[in-house]
Amino acid sequence: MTATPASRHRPFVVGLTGGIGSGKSAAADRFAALGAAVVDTDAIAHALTAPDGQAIPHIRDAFGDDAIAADGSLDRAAMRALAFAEPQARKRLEAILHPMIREESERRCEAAAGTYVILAVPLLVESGSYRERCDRICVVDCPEALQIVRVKARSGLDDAQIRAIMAAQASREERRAAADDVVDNGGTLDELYAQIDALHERYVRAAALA
Ligand SMILES: CC(C)(COP(=O)(O)OP(=O)(O)OC[C@H]1O[C@@H](n2cnc3c(N)ncnc32)[C@H](O)[C@@H]1O)[C@@H](O)C(=O)NCCC(=O)NCCS
Ligand SMILES: Nc1ncnc2c1ncn2[C@@H]1O[C@H](COP(=O)(O)OP(=O)(O)OP(=O)(O)O)[C@@H](O)[C@H]1O
Repeated sequence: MTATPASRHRPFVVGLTGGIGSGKSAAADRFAALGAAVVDTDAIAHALTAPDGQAIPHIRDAFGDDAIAADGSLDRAAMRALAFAEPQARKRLEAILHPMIREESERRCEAAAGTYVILAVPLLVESGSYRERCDRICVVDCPEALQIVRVKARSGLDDAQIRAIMAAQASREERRAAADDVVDNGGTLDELYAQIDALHERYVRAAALA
């Protein structure tokens, strides 16, 4: 019998989180290569703020034309500087984006094919509504000094900018306390992948039993 939307079994959802530069995307890419469906809230946030993105008119209303780049997308560098210097501005931006991100991520999780879903959310531990949706929480963890080195190498942001972003996120201890599974990404990518491969086997088994 073909499953109808009403009878469709709710997917097994693994929430994947970690601080900036901890290695969430590297971990998510590995889970995807192994066959997991990945729903990435950073990617959804980027789509919402692309030219003609659903959030753009609301951001223009709240922050003015200076927040919008010439191509009609969110001016990410300008908004990064504002949002991580002024908590009130970040709250205003989040008030626009987070309900849209939550709705779209829920839709994508429900529609996902695959044995289980990896729901990658940088602010998962900070947000009760994501935690409620997850059957397990997987935290990618590495020393803060390594987060800074990796983000610098990737983006060219300086120490102060990276620390300002980290200050807006849960601490390493808070994240680890919320975790069912902790991935140690203090080593090489191969060491990361070996841990993801082992977790994938466990998640496939857990999803089959759910
Ligand atoms: C401020 C913005 C424009 C900066 O853009 P930028 O291209 O530099 O970053 P990007 O979106 O790729 O995010 C990179 C990382 O920054 C961190 N980060 C992003 N938003 C937030 C936030 N609101 N609070 C804390 N950390 C954040 C996360 O670790 C994320 O993985 C952007 O991060 C944004 O729109 N943030 C608000 C939306 C949001 O909260 N996204 C998180 C997904 S739920
Ligand atoms: N074990 C590792 N060894 C070396 N480089 C790594 C390792 N893990 C991740 N990286 C690199 O560090 C950078 C940050 O990793 P990644 O983008 O996966 O982190 P993230 O948690 O998704 O970051 P953000 O929160 O900014 O989205 C990337 O350039 C990635 O290729």
